[in-house]
Amino acid sequence: MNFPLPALEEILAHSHVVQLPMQVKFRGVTQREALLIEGPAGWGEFSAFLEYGPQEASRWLAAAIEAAYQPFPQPLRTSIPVNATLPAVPVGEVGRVLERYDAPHTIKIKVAEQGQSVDEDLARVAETRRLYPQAALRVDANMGWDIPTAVAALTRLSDFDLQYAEQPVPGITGLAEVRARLRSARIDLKIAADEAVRKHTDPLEVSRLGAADLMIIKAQPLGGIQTVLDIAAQAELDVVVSSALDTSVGLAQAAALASALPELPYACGLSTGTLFADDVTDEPLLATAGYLPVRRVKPQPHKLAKLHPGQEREAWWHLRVRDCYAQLLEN
Ligand SMILES: O=C(O)CCC(=O)C1=CC=C[C@@H](O)[C@@H]1C(=O)O
Ligand SMILES: [Mg+2]
Repeated sequence: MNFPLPALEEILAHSHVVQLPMQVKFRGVTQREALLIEGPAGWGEFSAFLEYGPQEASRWLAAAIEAAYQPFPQPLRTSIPVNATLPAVPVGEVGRVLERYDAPHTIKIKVAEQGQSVDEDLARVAETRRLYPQAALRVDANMGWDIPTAVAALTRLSDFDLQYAEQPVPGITGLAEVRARLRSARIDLKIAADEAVRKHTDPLEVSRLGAADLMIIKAQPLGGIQTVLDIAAQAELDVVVSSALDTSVGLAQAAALASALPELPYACGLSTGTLFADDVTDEPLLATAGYLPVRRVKPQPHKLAKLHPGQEREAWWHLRVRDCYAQLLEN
């Protein structure tokens, strides 16, 4: 943490647990839970995925505390170009899901979902290309392939003129290997590192080893705006800001991060508010024609009341905050 940690009891006393229903299942999630913290600077979001342990989740808590207690950095831009995100839906649902986004110029398509085939991925990407011939397309495999499958799948998918492929296989050396094999087969497709950045003890190792062409950076999973701005400044690769499937409160922090980066060469993955069926405010942070406004978000009391998941879930989150706070004190 690059600022003093507020007292644990103060954080808990100003926190609200919410559970948001999703429109479309995303990474297996249909109900997204978050603990929101109201602080002197505004609201922060702590929404580490439920299965994450205290070590990993503590970085998300640091980000939430930063958003609640520190001002956002000076913005260099007032709106952020964003991509639409298409979950790994069956081909017949592609049009219906993408219709929810207002005139997207860039679309990220999930591929390599467990239980699905490369043919299904190909059909999903082909349908997206058919419906949006002018859009920039990228895919995200979330480490779902092994190296030979990734090389074969990406060779076929590269026919659709992709901007890049995000984390086709696990690990840093895995990414480097896929990238090298594609290059030697003269397949011109950029590789982006996501999990190899946010789940690694050293987020800059990908860059140092030249294992990818791009780095995905996320405000919550990497510990907050200042930490991520430092990482981006040291990285020798282009960076792409993406969401952590946050409510509008977390999206506001991610947009503030994107607004403060000196260079923003790629659309950011911050249109995920569209995947939710409800949000913490009547004015959720949603994109218009592929641009997201940069602004703070204040949850509304009637939304906090409506989206409260009950005492048991609240107690679970409070315990989690205690565990993660203890980690932050140790680090
Ligand atoms: O980048 C985007 O378009 C949307 C965000 C997104 O894809 C993700 C959000 C949250 C969890 C991750 O599994 C996932 C990702 O892998 O980038
Ligand atoms: Mg990803």
